[in-house]
Amino acid sequence: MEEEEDVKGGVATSAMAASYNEQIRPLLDAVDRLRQLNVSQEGIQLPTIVVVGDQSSGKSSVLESLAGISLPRGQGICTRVPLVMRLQDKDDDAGDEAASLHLEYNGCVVATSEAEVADAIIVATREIAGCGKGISGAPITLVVRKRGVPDLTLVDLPGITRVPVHGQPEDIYDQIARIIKAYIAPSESIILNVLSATVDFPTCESIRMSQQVDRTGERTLAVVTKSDKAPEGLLEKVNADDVHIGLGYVCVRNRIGDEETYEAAREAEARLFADHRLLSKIDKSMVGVPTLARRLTQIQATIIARSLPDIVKQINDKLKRSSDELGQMPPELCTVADAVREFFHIVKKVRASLEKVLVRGEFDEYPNDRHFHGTARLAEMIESFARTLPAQAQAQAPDGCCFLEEEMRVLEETKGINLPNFLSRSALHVLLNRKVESIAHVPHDLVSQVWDYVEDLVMKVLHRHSCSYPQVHPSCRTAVQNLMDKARKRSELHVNELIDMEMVANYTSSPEYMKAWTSMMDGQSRLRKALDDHSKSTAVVALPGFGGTDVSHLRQDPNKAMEAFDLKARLAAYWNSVLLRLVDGLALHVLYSIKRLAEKDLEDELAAQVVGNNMEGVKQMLVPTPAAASKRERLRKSISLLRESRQVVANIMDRINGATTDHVLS
Ligand SMILES: Nc1nc2c(ncn2[C@@H]2O[C@H](COP(=O)(O)OP(=O)(O)OP(=O)(O)O)[C@@H](O)[C@H]2O)c(=O)[nH]1
Repeated sequence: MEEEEDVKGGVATSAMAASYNEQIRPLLDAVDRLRQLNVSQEGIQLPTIVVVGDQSSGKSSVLESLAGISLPRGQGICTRVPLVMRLQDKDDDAGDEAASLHLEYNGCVVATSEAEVADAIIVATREIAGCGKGISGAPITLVVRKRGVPDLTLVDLPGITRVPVHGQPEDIYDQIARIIKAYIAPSESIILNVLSATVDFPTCESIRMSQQVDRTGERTLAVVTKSDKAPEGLLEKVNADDVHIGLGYVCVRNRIGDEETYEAAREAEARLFADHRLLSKIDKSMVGVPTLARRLTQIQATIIARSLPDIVKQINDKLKRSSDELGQMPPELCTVADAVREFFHIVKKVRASLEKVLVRGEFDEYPNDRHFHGTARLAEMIESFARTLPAQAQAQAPDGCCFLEEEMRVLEETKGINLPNFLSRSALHVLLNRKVESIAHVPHDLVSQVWDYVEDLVMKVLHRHSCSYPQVHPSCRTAVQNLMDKARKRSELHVNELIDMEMVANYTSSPEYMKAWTSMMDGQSRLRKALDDHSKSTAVVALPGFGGTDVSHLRQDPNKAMEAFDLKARLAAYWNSVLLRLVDGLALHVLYSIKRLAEKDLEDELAAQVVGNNMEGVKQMLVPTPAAASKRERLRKSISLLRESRQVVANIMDRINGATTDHVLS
């Protein structure tokens, strides 16, 4: 029976059979080794028993009772940094009774003794968190190898206080809460909530905090300290379980003051719970430090065994991710030849991507980014150009001019000494040039829009493929800018030439011209009739190609009006050919120029900029950037740590599988 347990022979030895210890310890050692390796920095959480409690609730006293050693104790904040306490039963060193203790912090190991450990922790705390009352999240590890202690690893955390004591920063609560949450939030953590019997449990900050991460309390165990100070109503309090503690309560009486030995304290505790009028009524499975030690070792064995398979999986996943990431990093370049090879490899990838997005219209590399769907965006620009061009010419027609007025004015100014029915070529020329000039800026706008877009796209694709070598980005940018300057210049010349050609010569082989002119001239007889009919003051006539038009103002000179109508019809029919030629010609020019840029010009320009100039550009690639160097270093460290961790876990899994540990793991 548990109540008959012998507490005289040490803290908890009698609670645990030696064989049980032998099987738990390797598991615990493996987890402690992983903790030492700091696998949590890789995001892998370890099963941990975390001691939380309000300030001065008795956390350190509980740990002292479990370890049988003195820790810094007192009123006000004592524990200012996380203390990872690894207790190891020294039953293997038969005959050697002396305990061995050491501290690990800030990367160093400091040997200490039972008598000096409290002072050593104070010194270590000062080193980490300063001499004042500030706190820090950097942990101290205390390893205690001592006969009779339970094999346990617990983390003691600073006590929670709402009100900063003198000398503490104003945000002390937030600082402590942050540290505590980081330890208790992972589902692998068991929360050992230390509650003083002297307080109302629901008012404890530590209860509030643990309930935030463990609402049902399934991973919370409560230790009620100072049972000797407030025995009244304690039985009712733990039975009522107002604060939902899933793993149950253990009431203890710690060592009081400095006058008692730990053995004497255990005896006094046993007497207290056996003889006290009220405390003796509490179930024996819920009282005493030996009970607490046994419960903790059982819980610890269970959570470690339960977590190990997941830890193995997490280590393997993380190892794969880190190895893949390292594998995806660009190769380390040692010689100029390496750098040249790598550079042309990048250029090849850039060219392939640009051919896809700008020439062939394949968007597998950027399925969801419309900006990179180059052929579609270029088609939109050309379509908009084809719409804008005729609209622009329309908008440029002289204001306030009546039908045929402009044509008649031009005919007047270009008249010569000719036969009356000869249409003036120069009149057509003047009107056509006016129209062409009025739209000349539209093709210029188009090519400038196209090259702005292409430049942006080329830079982005280039950056993407050369992101590992930001040191060559300036040379690449210069190359792209040079290339774009040349492309813009070529397009400008091309547009100027197209416009000039339209201004100096008029020709079309399109049968549409004659068709359109003939159709418009069908209206000529209607116009003549309207002009000759003086019976009405207005004369609105429907003319094919020009719509319903009032022509009454033309009655003064009907012959000139007929000549002007012919001129207007020719110009309108021919203008369609001009527009078509400009749109098609420019579209072909754009497509041709972009294809040439993607397939040849970019490569030539990049090679000239980066490889030329005495290889200055590629030589820069040999010097790794600080970001790449530190990433490579970080990944290598991570991989080596994870490999070591995997080995640690593999060893223990082999032992578990090989040994008859089923009862421990169940
Ligand atoms: N009578 C009695 N006093 C106790 C008991 N447990 C702790 N104390 C006293 O309560 C005070 C606070 O105990 P600590 O163990 O320092 O409390 P803590 O929670 O670790 O304190 P901080 O880490 O500073 O928040 C000390 O004076 C202890 O001696 C107990 O079971 N009975």
